[in-house]
Amino acid sequence: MTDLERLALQKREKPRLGIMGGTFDPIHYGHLVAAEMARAKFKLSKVLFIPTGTPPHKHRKDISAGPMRYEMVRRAIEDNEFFEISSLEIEREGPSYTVDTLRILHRTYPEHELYFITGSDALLEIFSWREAEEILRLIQFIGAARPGFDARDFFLKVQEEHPDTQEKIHYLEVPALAISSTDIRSRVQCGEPIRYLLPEAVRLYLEEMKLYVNK
Ligand SMILES: Nc1ncnc2c1ncn2[C@@H]1O[C@H](COP(=O)(O)OP(=O)(O)OP(=O)(O)O)[C@@H](O)[C@H]1O
Ligand SMILES: O=C(O)c1ccc[n+]([C@@H]2O[C@H](COP(=O)([O-])O)[C@@H](O)[C@H]2O)c1
Repeated sequence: MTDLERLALQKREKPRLGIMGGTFDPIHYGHLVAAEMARAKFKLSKVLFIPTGTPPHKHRKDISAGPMRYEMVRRAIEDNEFFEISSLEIEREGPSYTVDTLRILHRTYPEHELYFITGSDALLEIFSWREAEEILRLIQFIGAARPGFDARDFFLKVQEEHPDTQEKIHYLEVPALAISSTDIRSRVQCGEPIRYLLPEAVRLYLEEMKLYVNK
């Protein structure tokens, strides 16, 4: 048990677990900044990074193999004592529906409150996720600012159309980083620099494995 968890239990509050789900092909500083700011602001005792096995809403045919995306996440987070990784979705067959993952985490962490961290682009889509209502029963969402995706209209829509879920969806201002995995992949293809967009250990790994070259 971590110090934060012990403190929460002493105060009879539920400790909070952050969940950062993503394709992470590759993981970059946009993901890491969102997770770290959410951890601090929402007093999360830890953040569990869960690379998807088969992302439900992404239809690219050339998504890198799960174990490689897992390894990149593992390398990216190893210096943060509050970050952990889970292979739950990588090991599961079929599309990685969040609701299935949350049911498992709910059983694994019965004493925790669960917070799912997304960027504002993913937040705009959550009502289209499988069993969205059940998801919102199980967890709260933290939507981190992402350049190009304004979440204000989304919150107005939630207020009007899903007022019962309002308190379970939070907006988080973060130093917004215009970094995406798509841009990193296309930079690699074009031979453009990617240094400082992602942790160096991840850059060296994708170079060694020749990821994103000639795709
Ligand atoms: N720069 C960023 N700032 C804030 N959140 C981000 C950022 N990049 C990704 N996220 C969030 O991290 C989660 C996982 O994102 P994902 O792995 O799909 O990365 P991506 O950069 O959006 O990938 P791609 O470009 O391949 O679509 C999503 O909730 C997404 O909104
Ligand atoms: O469960 C769903 O229907 C669902 C639909 C789209 C995305 N998600 C989850 O949202 C997270 C971010 O997804 P992505 O595609 O932006 O990497 C990741 O954990 C996905 O499994 C989940």
